[in-house]
Amino acid sequence: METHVWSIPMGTRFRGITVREGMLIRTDSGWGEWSPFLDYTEPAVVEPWLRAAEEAAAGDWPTPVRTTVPVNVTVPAVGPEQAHTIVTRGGCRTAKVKVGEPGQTLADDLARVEAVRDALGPSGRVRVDVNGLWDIDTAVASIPALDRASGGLEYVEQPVASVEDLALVRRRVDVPIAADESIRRAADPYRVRDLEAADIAVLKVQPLGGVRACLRIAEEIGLPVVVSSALETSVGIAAGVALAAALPDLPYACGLATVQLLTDDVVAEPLLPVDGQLPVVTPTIDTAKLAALAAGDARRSSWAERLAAVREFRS
Ligand SMILES: O=C(O)CCC(=O)c1ccccc1C(=O)O
Ligand SMILES: [Mg+2]
Repeated sequence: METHVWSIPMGTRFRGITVREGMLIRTDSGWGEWSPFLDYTEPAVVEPWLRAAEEAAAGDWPTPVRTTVPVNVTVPAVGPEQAHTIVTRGGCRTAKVKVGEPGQTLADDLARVEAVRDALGPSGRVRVDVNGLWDIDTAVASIPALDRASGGLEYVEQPVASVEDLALVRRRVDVPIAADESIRRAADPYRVRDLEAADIAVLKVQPLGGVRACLRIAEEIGLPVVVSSALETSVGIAAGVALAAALPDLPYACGLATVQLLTDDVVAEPLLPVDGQLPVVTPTIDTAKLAALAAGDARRSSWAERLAAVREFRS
C-alpha cells in the first residue's frame, strides 16, 4: 500500500481549521482518503476513518441508483456580505449556514441567514448547523428567531450537544431537527432513533467506517439521511457521493460541496457542483498536484505514527 500525505490551506477558516491535512492510500484497486481531524488523537476514534479509506481503495462500493446528487453550499460563520457572495457563487438551491460560533452573537447569525435568504430567493432552502454549541434555553430561544430571519428554516442541525438535550429541544420547537455529532461521535448512533431525538440523520462516511457501514445505519435508523462531508479532498467526497447515490431515498440536498472551501485539490477534475448537483464519478488523481501538495517531513512522520497507532490498536 502506498501512502501520500497532503496539506491544503482552507479558503476561509472553518471549525477553527485553516489548513486541512490528510493521507491518500493507494492499492492495486484504487485510492482512498484517510483524513481524521488532527484533534482526534485516539486510535479507536480514527480507526473507522481508516476503514472508510480501505473500502474506497478496494473499490468496494454499492451500486448507485442515481447519477447525480443534489448538494448544499456551505456557509462558514462569516459576515453577511461574504455569506451573500458565497451563496451566489455556490450555484446551489440549498444553503447550510454555520451559526452559534463562539465569540459571535445571535445578531451575527440573524444577519448571516438574512443575507443567505436574500441570495437564494424565496424558493431556496436554508438550513443551519450549530455543532452542539447551544444549551437548551439558547436553542429554544434562537431557533424561532433564525426561522423568522431566514424566511423559513428547512432544519437545524445539532443545536445542542447531547442526544438527551436534542430530544428535549425537538419537543419544544417547530423546526425539524437533524442529528450529526449525536450519530458520528456517539457510542450508540441508534439512541437518536430510540429517544426520537431527530427528524433527519446526518451521515459522514469516514467517521462512521465507510459507505457500506453508513448504508446499514441508514437502513436501521429509520430517518431520512443527509450525507455530509468531513472537509475532504475530492477523493473523500467521492465516498460521500457513492453513499448518497446508493441510498434508496434521498429527499434532501447533501453537504458534499465542500471542495470549494479548500484552495486546491488532488484530482484532475474536482467534485464541484454544477447546477447544485455533483456527478456520481470516481475522480482521477492528478499525481503532479499530489506531489505539489505533499506535506513536509515532520507532518509526514506524524501521519505515519498515527497510522502505526491504528494498526497497533487493531492487532
Ligand atoms: O454539511 C456541510 O454542508 C459541510 C460539512 C460540514 O459542515 C462539516 C465539515 C467538517 C466537520 C463537521 C461538519 C459538520 O457538519 O458539522
Ligand atoms: Mg454538522
